[in-house]
Amino acid sequence: MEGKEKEQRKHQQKHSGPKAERKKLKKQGPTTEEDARKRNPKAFAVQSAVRMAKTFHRSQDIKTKKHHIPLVDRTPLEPPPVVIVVMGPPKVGKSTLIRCLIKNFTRQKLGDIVGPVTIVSGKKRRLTFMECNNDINTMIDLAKVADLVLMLIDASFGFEMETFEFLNICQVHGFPRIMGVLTHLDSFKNNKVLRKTKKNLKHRFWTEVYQGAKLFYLSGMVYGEYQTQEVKNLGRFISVMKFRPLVWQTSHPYVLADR
Ligand SMILES: Nc1nc2c(ncn2[C@@H]2O[C@H](COP(=O)(O)OP(=O)(O)OP(=O)(O)O)[C@@H](O)[C@H]2O)c(=O)[nH]1
Repeated sequence: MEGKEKEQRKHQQKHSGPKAERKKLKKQGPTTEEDARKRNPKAFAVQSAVRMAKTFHRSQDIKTKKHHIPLVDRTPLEPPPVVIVVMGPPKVGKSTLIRCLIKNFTRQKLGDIVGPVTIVSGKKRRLTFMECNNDINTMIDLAKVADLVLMLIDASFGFEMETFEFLNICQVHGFPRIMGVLTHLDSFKNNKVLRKTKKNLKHRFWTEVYQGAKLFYLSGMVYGEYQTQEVKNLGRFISVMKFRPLVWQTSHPYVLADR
């Protein structure tokens, strides 16, 4: 036994099995990114912190926007018509727009518009169109009763004093929904100028009303009427639009007398 050391068993390298396979792969060289992704997906979930933050903020914004404080809806089963006030400076096309919208809903042509016109736009909705001229008393009265204001803007001229006046009045009385409609877009011959004007007016409108306020474009007339498709789109938008009960209106009872 002396002098004789016990011979150690030599290390046997594995040739098969998962460990051997892993080693073989290691010897082959560095693994591709694809493998790493599969192995540890969480480590690769965020590629850009900035983009991640942006996505997060956006989804939060959308969520908050959807979140409404519940309001008691006291409208009766058969709701009164939605009052739509068409407002704008003289000769901007108010009567023409009302006429086109009436024709779109009823297939009837109306000559002169004298006073408010009520039409049926759906199973449960009636619409009353009212024209608002540039008298300050009319503006104040209509701002209080309006559910929706169609604010007509002559694109070839831009915003006028009356528009701002009316916006200010709306912000004090009533707070109706406000939608812009650009007319006289056919007076632009140059496409580039047209696009630029549209963009400028849109941004000005957004700063005055709110960011992202709806703005419609009526790009010209055919036989003294606005283009059917554009009027149809506008009409459709109005007839499916949801109206939240306006706090100001529910807390200030009013009677709207039709002439
Ligand atoms: N070229 C062009 N003409 C338009 C457009 N919109 C309206 N007009 C014309 O402008 C004129 C005035 O239109 P109205 O609808 O009477 O305007 P209004 O705002 O009701 O006018 P007042 O009631 O007098 O304030 C009409 O002759 C229309 O043909 C438009 O987009 N392009």
